[in-house]
Amino acid sequence: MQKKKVLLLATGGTIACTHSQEGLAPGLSGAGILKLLPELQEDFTIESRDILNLDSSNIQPEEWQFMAERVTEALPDYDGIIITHGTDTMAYTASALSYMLQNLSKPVVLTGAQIPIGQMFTDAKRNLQTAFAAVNAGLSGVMVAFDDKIMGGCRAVKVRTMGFDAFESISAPYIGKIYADGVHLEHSRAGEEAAAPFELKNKLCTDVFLLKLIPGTKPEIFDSLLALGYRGIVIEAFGAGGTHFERRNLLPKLKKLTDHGVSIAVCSQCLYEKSDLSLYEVGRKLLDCGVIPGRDMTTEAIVTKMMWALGQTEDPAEVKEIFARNYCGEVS
Ligand SMILES: NC(=O)C[C@H](N)C(=O)O
Repeated sequence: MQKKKVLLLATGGTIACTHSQEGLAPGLSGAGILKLLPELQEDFTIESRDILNLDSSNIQPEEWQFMAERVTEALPDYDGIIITHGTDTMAYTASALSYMLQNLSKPVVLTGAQIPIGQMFTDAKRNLQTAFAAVNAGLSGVMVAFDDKIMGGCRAVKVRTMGFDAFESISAPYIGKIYADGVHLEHSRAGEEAAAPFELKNKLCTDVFLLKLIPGTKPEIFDSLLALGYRGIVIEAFGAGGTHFERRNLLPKLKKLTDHGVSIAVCSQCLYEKSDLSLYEVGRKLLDCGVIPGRDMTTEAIVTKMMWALGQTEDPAEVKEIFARNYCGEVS
């Protein structure tokens, strides 16, 4: 069988880190990473490109757009693309790419490491092998490969700062897992044809704010957000999706913002399971203010969907329609 042709796009992160006087900083190129894993060359034809060299804390929407363009350029020439990336914001990048790369029929797999690839206890090699296994399995779409697991890009969340099982697939099964006898596909779209031709849609609006409610959040914060020109706000509300309206009533401010055309989406502070704004009075009153229910989307998926939706349209009604649609498994 012909070897699959894979492009590794290196963007930095711990996987590529070496010691510098300022602490760990990305130093290795894609070729340098691949040199430490020579056995991959037996099964794949691999090329690499160094497109960024950043700790992922410095990866922002402009870098997502840049990555989406580099992926789009390369797609016709490769069977799959692997992006090495820092873990800290990988879930945001994976979600953003999931919306920007519409109707992917090839795998785009993000991976990284908790320990640099050159160090003794590194998890980088295993994670890279998992990413290559995802390509080999004939999967398609944006995915995160980490700690022997393959997850949907818009479902992965970083849940640990030090553990090797740093990512979880939230409210969605793993796409696959690595066992001693190979990849077990648990919930895959392997072999499925994309519904429409591939399209790069990488326009984003960065005027999006994320607010995590605390008991006692002041209503006036929303005046400031309006004055600052935010067009989209994501609120991490309590439990199934509630906010306070006694003593410090947030509701009139929220209504004022939606009346001004600001799109507000509400998800839960709980990591697992869905929010349902229709369940409690404290949620229904939010719906009455015209907010968009975030259902079971992760914070990363909802923030990036807001940026992406506002990049596609200026009409808040159309933003609502975009949120009602499931593009890449981000919402059930
Ligand atoms: N493990 C890592 O990759 C963390 C690193 N600070 C990054 O996100 O770039």
